[in-house]
Amino acid sequence: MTQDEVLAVFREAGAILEGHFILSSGLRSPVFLQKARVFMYPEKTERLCKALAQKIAAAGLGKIDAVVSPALGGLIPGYETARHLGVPAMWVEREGGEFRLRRFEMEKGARVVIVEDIVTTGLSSRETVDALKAIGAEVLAVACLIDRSAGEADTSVPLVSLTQYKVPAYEPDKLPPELAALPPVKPGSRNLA
Ligand SMILES: O=P(O)(O)OC[C@H]1O[C@H](OP(=O)(O)OP(=O)(O)O)[C@H](O)[C@@H]1O
Ligand SMILES: O=C(O)c1cc(=O)[nH]c(=O)[nH]1
Ligand SMILES: [Mg+2]
Repeated sequence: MTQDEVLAVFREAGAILEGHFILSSGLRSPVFLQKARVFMYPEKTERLCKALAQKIAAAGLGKIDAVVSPALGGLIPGYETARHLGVPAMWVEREGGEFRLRRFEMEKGARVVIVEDIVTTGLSSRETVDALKAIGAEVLAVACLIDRSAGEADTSVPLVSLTQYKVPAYEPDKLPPELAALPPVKPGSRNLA
């Protein structure tokens, strides 16, 4: 899918929000891709994730044993992408703030692809890589629907993105005045009690 086609799916779902957003990394942005509004629609999710699975399959990663996604945002695209790859889907979730594969067993040396919804700084992806390496998995790549960094994020393993969409993000003490004038909201689940 082209960038225009992917963004059209997000736009049709009303998933491209404008305002003042606190991102998972703590950065601030005037644009938020509310992926949950896309994942409401199975046929839109299927279209995106089928295309992502095709990109993963074409990336020359060799045998893939499983997809693992970081909760919460990665759950639905991880499941749907795994369905098209024909492999099991698992997830890591936070326990005391750290991602852990709490509900599943994984064999040592299992060859895993991480599926994320959105990558901004790559922090959540790196946390997921670390959680999986700590239990002996071999992490082949991170895959995501939209890379907001346009290739600049550090995911610590290769990144396969369905598309890139460069969106501004600012340190909280370096906000442009028009952003600082708006009340900030934090849509994601990091640090939620
Ligand atoms: O590349 P990063 O800078 O880490 O940002 C991207 C992450 O932010 C969002 O998750 P968030 O922690 O907001 O929670 P969610 O998965 O529940 O949406 C998104 O789902 C990615 O996991
Ligand atoms: O960086 C993030 O936290 C983030 C950005 C975005 O556009 N959408 C999202 O779900 N998370
Ligand atoms: Mg997330």
